[in-house]
Amino acid sequence: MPSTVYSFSSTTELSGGLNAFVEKVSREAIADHGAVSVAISGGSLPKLLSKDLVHNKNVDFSKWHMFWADERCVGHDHDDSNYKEVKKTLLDHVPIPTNQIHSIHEAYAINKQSEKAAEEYQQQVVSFFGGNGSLPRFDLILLGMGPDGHCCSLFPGHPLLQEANLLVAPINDSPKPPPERITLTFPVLNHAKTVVFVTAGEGKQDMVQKIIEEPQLQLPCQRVQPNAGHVYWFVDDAAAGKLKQASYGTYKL
Ligand SMILES: O=C(O)[C@H](O)[C@@H](O)[C@H](O)[C@H](O)COP(=O)(O)O
Repeated sequence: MPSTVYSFSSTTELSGGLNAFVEKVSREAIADHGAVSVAISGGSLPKLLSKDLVHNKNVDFSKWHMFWADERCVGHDHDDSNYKEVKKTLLDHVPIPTNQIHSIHEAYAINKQSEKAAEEYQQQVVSFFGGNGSLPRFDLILLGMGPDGHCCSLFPGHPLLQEANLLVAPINDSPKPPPERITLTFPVLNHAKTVVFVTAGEGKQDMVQKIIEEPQLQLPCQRVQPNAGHVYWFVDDAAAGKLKQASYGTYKL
């Protein structure tokens, strides 16, 4: 199924639309199974997500379980840490219980033991979703898009694109620094209920056009095709600048 693209006149509008969308996903998940599992990436996404979400009193954050779609192998207070960015923008402002915040094992991360960190993080995912052999099904995975079409820490041409067994994989040669990271893999991304890409700015418009209109390129973002879920793109008009009008719509509540 093709993804749904929503474009907004500014990043302020984008944050507003994303806030309304996340509120809806959260409400539906809580009504369905009493909790919301969310995985989030780094980059510009946490700030765009949190701008309005931190003020949204209709979201029951006590039911949120927060995971990271990818993480860099650095300490929690390092400026490269995706945990730090999400903490600063979101977690410090909303009441998600600390035992529902599933961050990378800090000692492994500091020591750049990406294999151990990935293994331990996979264990955290399995303990939450249940280890009965079925794939975890996140209610919501929020991702950014790199200028080369990468998402999470899954980069074009990298062998990790073929990973079929691990749920969480280590990477030690990320072309985007820092090189040591852990990342959710495609089997997990493609088992999610809802995946939302969030990207903004003119610098992203060539890649957004390729990803939405040239699916044959098989770039990492294009390989996110949940088998029983849906992909949404939340972009600003600058990032959507090269898309054909027919490729996108406007989000309405
Ligand atoms: O930790 C990371 O580096 C990321 O999770 C990565 O996948 C990021 O989301 C994209 O590179 C987009 O980043 P920007 O939104 O900053 O361009």
